[in-house]
Amino acid sequence: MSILSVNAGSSSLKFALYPIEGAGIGEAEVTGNIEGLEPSGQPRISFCATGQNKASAPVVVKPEQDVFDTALDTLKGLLATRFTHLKVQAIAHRVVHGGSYFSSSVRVTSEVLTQLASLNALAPLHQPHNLAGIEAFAESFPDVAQIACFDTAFHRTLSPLETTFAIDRQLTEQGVRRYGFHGLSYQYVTQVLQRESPRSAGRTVMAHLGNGASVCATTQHQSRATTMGFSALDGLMMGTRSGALDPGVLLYLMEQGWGHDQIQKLLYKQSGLLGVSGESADMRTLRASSAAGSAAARFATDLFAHRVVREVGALSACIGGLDVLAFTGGIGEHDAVLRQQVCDALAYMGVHMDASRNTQATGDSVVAVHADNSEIEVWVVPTDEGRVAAQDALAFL
Ligand SMILES: Nc1ncnc2c1ncn2[C@@H]1O[C@H](COP(=O)(O)OP(=O)(O)O)[C@@H](O)[C@H]1O
Ligand SMILES: CC(=O)OP(=O)(O)O
Ligand SMILES: [Mg+2]
Repeated sequence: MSILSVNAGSSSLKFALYPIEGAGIGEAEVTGNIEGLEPSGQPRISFCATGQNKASAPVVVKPEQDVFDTALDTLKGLLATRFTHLKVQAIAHRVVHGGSYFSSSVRVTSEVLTQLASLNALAPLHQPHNLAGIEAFAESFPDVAQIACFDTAFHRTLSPLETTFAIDRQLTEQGVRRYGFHGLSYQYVTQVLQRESPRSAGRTVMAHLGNGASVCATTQHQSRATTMGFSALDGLMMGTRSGALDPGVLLYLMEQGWGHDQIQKLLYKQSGLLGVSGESADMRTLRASSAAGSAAARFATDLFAHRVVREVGALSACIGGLDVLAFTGGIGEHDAVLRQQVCDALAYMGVHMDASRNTQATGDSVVAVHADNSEIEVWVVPTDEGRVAAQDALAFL
């Protein structure tokens, strides 16, 4: 018997099958990723089953079809043809927004789906895909429990000083507040650090840098501050999202005649690395392009690093300093240049990277990359949101 986890991010659909072993879950028997689902991306599926070679192939999207729907169909097709021997007992779905409704995982019913759908507008790149995934799998596996596991849940320990926006309190009472995201990833990285680094119980800052990107500060392994807010737009610059932006810019655009849809598209799909470089949302493409001489690609990656430095400083201030810094997410795990840039800029705080340890960290395993004389520990932790979701789902069985 196994648990399937489904993680629809803004640029990818990740999945894994974990065997149930007694009261826990074992090593994943199948892991896979359909990536390149972001605007301008090139969809591609790769997956690997225990004892087999990794398989990879392009995913063809018909002009009239939505890229995420195609990814879901591809995943369902794969499960129905290749892994029928693995009996699925529960499906754990990453759902980015639990709003004020849920501060822990929940078994999905039609009432829960209605509540979650009311949050679609707060996370348009994620929530509709997350819910489409639940509906698709509920149809294919009608007798299997569907469990929603929330990005927002890890941040339930944020204090009102962190969650409250300085606006009319009536809006705050309506739920217009900071929720925070990437919680399954932060939960996983926290578990790893708890095991690997005794100092991580102190002042820890984790940077989840993927197509979506955020920073989270913890003490005693609990979330104390984070950069994403009411929606997954706030904070860092991302693949195609702006991150924090002076709200005056939005007023200006509205005065210029921009409508809601145009502004939404700008902020979610045409900004970030893609908007600033004018080339790509993918850090790998931008690294290659800047090596080939593109000043625009170089500037976009420099700006990305600068924004990380800015937020790590701000969040460290919120928890009274820094003991442990951790990088995760597609960029955080794989891009040694970005990590070096960020750590060089944080040298004033006592962060010192070991350049060779850093370049050897390629996202395959948990590695400490700080120099022996560094006051602050620096870790690279490959995240596993699917495992946290599957662990949660097990509790419902
Ligand atoms: N080897 C690499 N070097 C630099 N960046 C990488 C590398 N591999 C992946 N990335 C970056 O990671 C991003 C995807 O991160 P991920 O966390 O998987 O995204 P999602 O937000 O969809 O969950 C890609 O857009 C790419 O920019
Ligand atoms: C919340 C969010 O931005 O998630 P992802 O990075 O998976 O797109
Ligand atoms: Mg992700």
